[in-house]
Amino acid sequence: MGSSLRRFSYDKKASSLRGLILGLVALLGVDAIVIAGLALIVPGPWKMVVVGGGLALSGWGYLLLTGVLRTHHTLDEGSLRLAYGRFRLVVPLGTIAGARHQTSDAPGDGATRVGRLSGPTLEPVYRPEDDALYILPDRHRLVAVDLSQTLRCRIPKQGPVEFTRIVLSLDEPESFLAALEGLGVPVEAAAGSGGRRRRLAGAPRSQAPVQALDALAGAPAALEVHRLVKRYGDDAAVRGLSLVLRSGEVLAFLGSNGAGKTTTLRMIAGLLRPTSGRVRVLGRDVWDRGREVRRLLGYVPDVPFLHEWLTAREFLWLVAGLYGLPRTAARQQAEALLERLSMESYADQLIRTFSLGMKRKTALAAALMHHPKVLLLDEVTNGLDPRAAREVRDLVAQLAREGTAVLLATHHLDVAEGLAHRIAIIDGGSLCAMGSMDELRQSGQGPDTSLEEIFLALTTARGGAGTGPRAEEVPSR
Ligand SMILES: Nc1ncnc2c1ncn2[C@@H]1O[C@H](COP(=O)(O)OP(=O)(O)OP(=O)(O)O)[C@@H](O)[C@H]1O
Repeated sequence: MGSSLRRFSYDKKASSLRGLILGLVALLGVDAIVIAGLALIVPGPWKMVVVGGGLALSGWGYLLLTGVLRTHHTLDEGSLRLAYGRFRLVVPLGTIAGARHQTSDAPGDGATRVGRLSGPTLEPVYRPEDDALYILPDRHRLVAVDLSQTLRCRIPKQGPVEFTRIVLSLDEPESFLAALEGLGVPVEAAAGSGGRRRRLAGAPRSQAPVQALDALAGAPAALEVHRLVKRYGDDAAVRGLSLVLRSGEVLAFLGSNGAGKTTTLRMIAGLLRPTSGRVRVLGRDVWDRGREVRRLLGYVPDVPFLHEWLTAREFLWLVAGLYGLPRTAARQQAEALLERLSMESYADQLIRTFSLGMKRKTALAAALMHHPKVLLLDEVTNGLDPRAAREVRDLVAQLAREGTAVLLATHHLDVAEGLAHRIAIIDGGSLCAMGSMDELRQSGQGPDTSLEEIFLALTTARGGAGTGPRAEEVPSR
């Protein structure tokens, strides 16, 4: 067992022991009658076979019954492995959008309400009403795990099922949630708080800062870009660009017009094949495992691609359908985003009547419908009025605090400085600087230098006098 492996159990023997003994007595009683009956009617030499077979059957039944009562789940850096009796399910960590604690099954507890399930279940149960798989040896000490994509498995009685939430009962839900959080999964500690929708809709609207950079040191690498190159004929739009972005980190991506920002973002999003180099999202190669990666990525292009003859609300539903989100969850997320981005007043208007700012907000909402773990934003605040720009900045900061990695291409230096943990400056397709504001200042002209001065010095230097530091001279993580 690796050191990073954590095991979580459900071990409530007291309540199940009675059922176990009663079940065993009933089983043995039926067995005894059947074996005795068969022994009377079968000829002599077969009697031993019948008795032996009957006993073996009893033993098997007993093991089955006790097996059902065993439940243990293990968590490591890559997956959550669920075991409930003979049932097994591996949930890749990358598919977990968030988790929350629930101490009761009282009606009104929203997404994790289990009041209509008739008591503990001896095998996993799928409930279509809330699109959840329940693994409940008990109805207390519950944890709800929200998934960013639909998972499938086969369960006894119900056969193949698809779900986007798993509800577990555990001996120590607190330590399970703490372990998940330690692996970068957003965790909502409050009991019965109604899930992501309420979290998004009711979030504070002040511009709270993102998490400190130091606090992200142990976070998993959400995005790894390695020596990315894009050539068009003899010209290279991107020349060997490498960077790593951690979960919860915001990296501002700056560069002059034509520097290669959009080309880089399109390659990361899997929309443009690189000439060479690799991109990995939460450990998955963008080209080898494109389907999985698309469910983890949200991309807002510089020119939003929208269906002009749909309303904003309809467009969000359409996008949810493309990601295979369950209807109820999709509608809840659409409403939460429409509210969070103050779009309610025009949510039912045709997109073709929208201003550029309204279109950008619609594109952002669409990119967030499937709870991406990595968000690529290309000029997302362009064309937004100050209030809308503030809303978008606050939302990005909130998503980062919840563990989303954000790569933000922008020309707005104030947005970069106010929001990002680190800033990457690209010029002529090459990274010429990357680091926190302090690191960029240290490598440049002094502690009082503005980002604008740093940007102008670096980008001018590449085309002219050559006084700016090269990438390898600038501190980067
Ligand atoms: N399809 C293409 N064919 C040839 N050259 C291209 C193509 N697409 C982009 N380029 C070139 O690649 C370079 C980088 O373009 P890109 O759009 O990535 O820049 P950018 O940094 O996003 O610019 P801006 O800030 O103006 O949006 C530019 O020189 C552009 O002309």
